[in-house]
Amino acid sequence: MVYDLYVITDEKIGNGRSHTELARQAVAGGADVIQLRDKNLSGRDLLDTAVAIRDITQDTGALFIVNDRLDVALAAGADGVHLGESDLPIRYARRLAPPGFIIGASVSSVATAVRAWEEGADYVALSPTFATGSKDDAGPGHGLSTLAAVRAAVPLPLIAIGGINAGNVAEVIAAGADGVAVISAVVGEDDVTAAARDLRDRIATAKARVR
Ligand SMILES: Cc1ncc(COP(=O)(O)OP(=O)(O)O)c(N)n1
Ligand SMILES: Cc1ncsc1CCOP(=O)(O)O
Ligand SMILES: [Mg+2]
Repeated sequence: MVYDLYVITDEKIGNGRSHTELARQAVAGGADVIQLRDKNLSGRDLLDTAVAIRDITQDTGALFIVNDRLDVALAAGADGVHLGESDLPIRYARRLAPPGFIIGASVSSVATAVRAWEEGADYVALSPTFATGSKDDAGPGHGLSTLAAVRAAVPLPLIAIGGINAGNVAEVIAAGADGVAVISAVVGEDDVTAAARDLRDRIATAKARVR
């Protein structure tokens, strides 16, 4: 699986654009993964939106992940679900998920990353890597030293999330991230497609330099 550029849709940050418009524009710019994240939609509206995004990503080969809701992810035929440390535990989600279904986990330390790996996560996301204004309860950033320590401890794909943008993405890749997940650096930009393309190019350049 390729997780280089992982874009999270957010209608509060998306300047009036819908989840589906944001997903379509991000995929056009080369996003490898789209995550639908919405804390306000009803289950039914979240499902309708998820089905629409699944259709967009299916056409392009991008992965589609639903935040928080394993039931919605399964019902929509998404590729996976993202679960945080207060969400459904990974080991329980794994029991309900079909073979090949992706379960991503937020982690905050080496210890929580190792636990997520042992419980069956497919990727871990250091959350937040830097401070962010896009998630109210995110807390302070764990920084590049924790990112590098998680890299050394866990053999899963490692995503950095929180405060990542064109100016710092290269150092995040150099510290050991396999990919970056972003909201504002893509979804908050006037031209979502161009912002995604620019970040993806920077990730590719940074990877060529460090690997
Ligand atoms: C890729 C990715 N990483 C981390 C998160 C945060 O998940 P969580 O801690 O459960 O917080 P919420 O996003 O649910 O508010 C994420 N969504 N995606
Ligand atoms: C959903 C989430 N989880 C941890 S940080 C974050 C928000 C990331 O947004 P941004 O890329 O704008 O900092
Ligand atoms: Mg969550």
